[in-house]
Amino acid sequence: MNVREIAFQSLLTICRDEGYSNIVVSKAIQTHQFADRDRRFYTELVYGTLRCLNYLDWIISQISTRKLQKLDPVCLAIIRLGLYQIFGMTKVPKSAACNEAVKMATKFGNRGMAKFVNAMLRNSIRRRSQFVIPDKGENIVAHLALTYHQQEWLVRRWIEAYGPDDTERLCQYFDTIPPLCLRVNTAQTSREELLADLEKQGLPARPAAISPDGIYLDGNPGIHELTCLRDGRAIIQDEPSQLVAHIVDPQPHEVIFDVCAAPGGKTTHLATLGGPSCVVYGGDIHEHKLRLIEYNAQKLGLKNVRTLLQNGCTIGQKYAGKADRVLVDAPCSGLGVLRHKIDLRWRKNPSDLRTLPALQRRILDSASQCVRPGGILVYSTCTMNDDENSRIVAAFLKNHPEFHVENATQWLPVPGHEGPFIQLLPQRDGLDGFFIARMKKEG
Ligand SMILES: C[S@@+](CC[C@H](N)C(=O)[O-])C[C@H]1O[C@@H](n2cnc3c(N)ncnc32)[C@H](O)[C@@H]1O
Repeated sequence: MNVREIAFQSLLTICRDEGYSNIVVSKAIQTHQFADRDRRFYTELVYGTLRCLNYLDWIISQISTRKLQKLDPVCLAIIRLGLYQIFGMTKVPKSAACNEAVKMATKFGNRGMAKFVNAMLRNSIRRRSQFVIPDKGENIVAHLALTYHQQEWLVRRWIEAYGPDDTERLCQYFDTIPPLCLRVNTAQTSREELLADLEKQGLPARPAAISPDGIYLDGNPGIHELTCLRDGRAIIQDEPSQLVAHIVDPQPHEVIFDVCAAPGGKTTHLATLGGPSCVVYGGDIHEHKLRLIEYNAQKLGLKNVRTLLQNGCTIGQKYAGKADRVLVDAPCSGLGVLRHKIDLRWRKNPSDLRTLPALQRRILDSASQCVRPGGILVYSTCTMNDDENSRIVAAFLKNHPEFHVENATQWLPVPGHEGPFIQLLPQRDGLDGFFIARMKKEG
């Protein structure tokens, strides 16, 4: 199979079979052992097409007499991939994009499909001047959604919350490719040493501004080439996620519960910061995900991580008062991290936002029972949705006068934030949307 065909197969798996893009892409890269140039072309084809999906579908809706939902998923994936090369990439000749798409339709579909794909793509090139996105005055929601590739219901929500200008900044942020961020495994090396090593390898890198353990790698290096990930000197973790363990602030000899822990990004960070005498229990409701926590702990050489198959909604009954510190990194709408996992942005729907707060409240309530008197409870999410953040904490505090809020920024200063909560907003802070609250139980 050539690179385009592999990209097509990946898109089909993601769009038709609901595969996770990061897993599908990573598997394909490992299986096919691409040369550097091919790897870049492959990832650009898959991620680029996924990122622009609504714009590509909007073009399809203008030139096709058939409804998008009625198109064969194979045919749809080939057309989307072809359109992305025509409208989203400057270096691919349009004729090559059409010819290769037609070949794929013949190979993976049939002659009728090949004829349809050919007509669609050549039509799109001929009629390209007609594809004019509505301007802001005409329809700001459609304008922002099509320009920056977001679902309209989300754009509408953001306009209500932040106004049109901040919404445009937010959409712009989510439409950029995130730089790769590493967390240094400080049990094995220091940030300075790792930066020097990366420089020696000719990989441009810079320290993160807020996280003391973060390193940004510019220039999109292949993660399979990074020796520091293979030998456990670092792990991939975005900067806002790295702030959480510092705010939990685990200490030697303590018992820490991380209630919603998989795949263990924060569990392993807590175990590193607490040192070998501190024990961190990483709990999750899904057994298969516990293996990911174990894998990451082993990769980083951590011997103080234990896993716990446990529903966070009932954990308090079993482990009341057992932990010095408890982290609830709750399942959330993930609206703050839409720049990553681009496929997820098309899968979000308003009902997620309605059902999640009840679950978050139940988990926080039960997990809080695990905190010993005088212990610490930290609640975090990767969203900017107040219903999942400050309102959850406010409701919790109302029902639990034995807890009071502490100013999270005392444990890690975040420029422009006075606390007590940390609420990162992409349009203001230039980082993914994230929420962290720290609370203390009466002694
Ligand atoms: C935001 S993710 C956690 C990310 C993790 N803390 C990290 O840093 O790698 C939320 C996790 O909560 C788990 N989860 C969902 N519902 C749960 C429940 N009722 N009890 C425990 N874990 C749950 C999910 O399986 C998922 O792994």
